[in-house]
Amino acid sequence: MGKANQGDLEIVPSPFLAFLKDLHSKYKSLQEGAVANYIPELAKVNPDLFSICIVTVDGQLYEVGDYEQLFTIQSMSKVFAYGLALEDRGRDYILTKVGVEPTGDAFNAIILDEQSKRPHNPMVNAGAIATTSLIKGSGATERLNRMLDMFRRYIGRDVFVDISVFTSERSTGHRNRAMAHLMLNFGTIDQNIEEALDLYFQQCAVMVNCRDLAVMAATLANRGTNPITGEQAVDSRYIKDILSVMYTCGMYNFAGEWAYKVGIPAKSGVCGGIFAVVPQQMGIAVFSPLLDTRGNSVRGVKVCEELSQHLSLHLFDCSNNNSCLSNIRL
Ligand SMILES: NC(=O)CC[C@H](N)C(=O)O
Repeated sequence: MGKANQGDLEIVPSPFLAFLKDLHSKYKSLQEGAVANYIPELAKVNPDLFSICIVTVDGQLYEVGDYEQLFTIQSMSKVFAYGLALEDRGRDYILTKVGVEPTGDAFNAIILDEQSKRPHNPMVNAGAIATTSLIKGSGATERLNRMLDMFRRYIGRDVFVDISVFTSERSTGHRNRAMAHLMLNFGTIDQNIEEALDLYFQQCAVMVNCRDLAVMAATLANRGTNPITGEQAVDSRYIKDILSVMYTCGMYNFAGEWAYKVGIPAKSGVCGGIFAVVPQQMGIAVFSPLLDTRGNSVRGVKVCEELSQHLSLHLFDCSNNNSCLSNIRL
């Protein structure tokens, strides 16, 4: 596929788009949950916003709702920062600093694996702060620019940080600061924790829309190559690492139930976004800011559950010969 912009994406009219529209109107009336308010700026979001987007690895786009509405990426950034840290430092080194075990605890729990002196995984806040501290660059500006360029490759356009969300989180993110101090005490991260925290808060405040998220998910599904621009966003050798931790840890203390019911790697953020990856097939994104008590979008979870059932996406579902493992011939 030649180089293209995201603007070249075309919505494909089809029975599947009609299905997505039905799904959207079915859950539009669901008003359960609450918007995140522990970051003051996030509390200002319109709770009614709702969009669903799907991008296939061959560049088809299906989208409904408020798919161009920008919001901060929040925890979903952790996936992409992990990929950059893996590229910068290599798998073995990263594993000495950040584990790959689910916690079963909230995303902002102040816990470390005391035996190995590492945060449990890169999808919870402690692990993400440690991961971000490992991104290379000769100073804060270069590290931020490398991060923004990485997001550009995944999305296919330049991205920017929402300064009001960034400063709102920097001035109130005392839990995250506490985690950083704990990791400094354990020697997991180096002295410069304020710089690591700033970069973490900045990555969380990168602005995306639902379509961007679906393109990013499709890039992971497409072995790290953006299916629209043809640009490689991340080395394909790290896709299995990224998708493994998404699968086991991406939905925090709901990760087990998600794996059981939906059965594909996914990541959520307190902005109300969820993106999911169907390897070699497509990226899925849902945005709806009303969250459940674990910090996952209520409508987002419901939509993904229905999509998984409708399209038989569960990776281990072999009931209709649709399993991703079905091509193996020995
Ligand atoms: N779950 C999330 O999206 C949390 C991200 C948020 N920036 C935080 O650090 O708390």
